[in-house]
Amino acid sequence: MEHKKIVIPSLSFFQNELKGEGVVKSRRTLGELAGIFENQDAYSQLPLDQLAYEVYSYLPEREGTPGGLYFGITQLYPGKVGDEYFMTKGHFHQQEDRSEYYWGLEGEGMLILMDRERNTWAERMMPGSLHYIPGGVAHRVANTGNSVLSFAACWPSDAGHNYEEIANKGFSARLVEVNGTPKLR
Ligand SMILES: O=P(O)(O)OC[C@H]1O[C@](O)(CO)[C@@H](O)[C@@H]1O
Ligand SMILES: [Fe+2]
Repeated sequence: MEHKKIVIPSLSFFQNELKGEGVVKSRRTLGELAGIFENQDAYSQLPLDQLAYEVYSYLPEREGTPGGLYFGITQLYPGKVGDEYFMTKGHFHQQEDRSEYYWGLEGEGMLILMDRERNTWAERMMPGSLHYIPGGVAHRVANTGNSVLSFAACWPSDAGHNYEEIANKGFSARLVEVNGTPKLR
């Protein structure tokens, strides 16, 4: 039986209708994710130009505008580096107290969160799951499925992204596949 591809209207609407009107598309290849995966041998076997994820961001305000909101849709592709799932870089916000919403649109994933005391936990992402990310909590998404994981994000236009701390110290736990199941260790 032919499986009809269900495309979430908000996703196709966003991609097709809003393209060009303040929508910025950014791409992250595996090459831009150097150092975030544990298994460097496995990482070095992968093509650096392979697309890991792309983000469609709707940015109606100038970066840093207090009180404004940004909206983004990320499409994170399935894949593994050793036993670790493809994942986003992860970040804290520059303005520590700025919170954010993520919600699942398509596919299966895990939202990995870490507070300032470096306690790390994870929430399952699926179509319709809603995730509140309080200020001061770093966030990263991993695709635990075999198809694209799409999720939307809404965050303050003055939140900023602090990638450095995660690039230097990572999260205190990694999401890996153990006997076919995602495990935080
Ligand atoms: O910015 P990262 O850590 O690469 O992850 C991408 C996701 O995070 C955001 O940049 C904002 O939190 C989203 O726009 C995007 O979906
Ligand atoms: Fe964020």
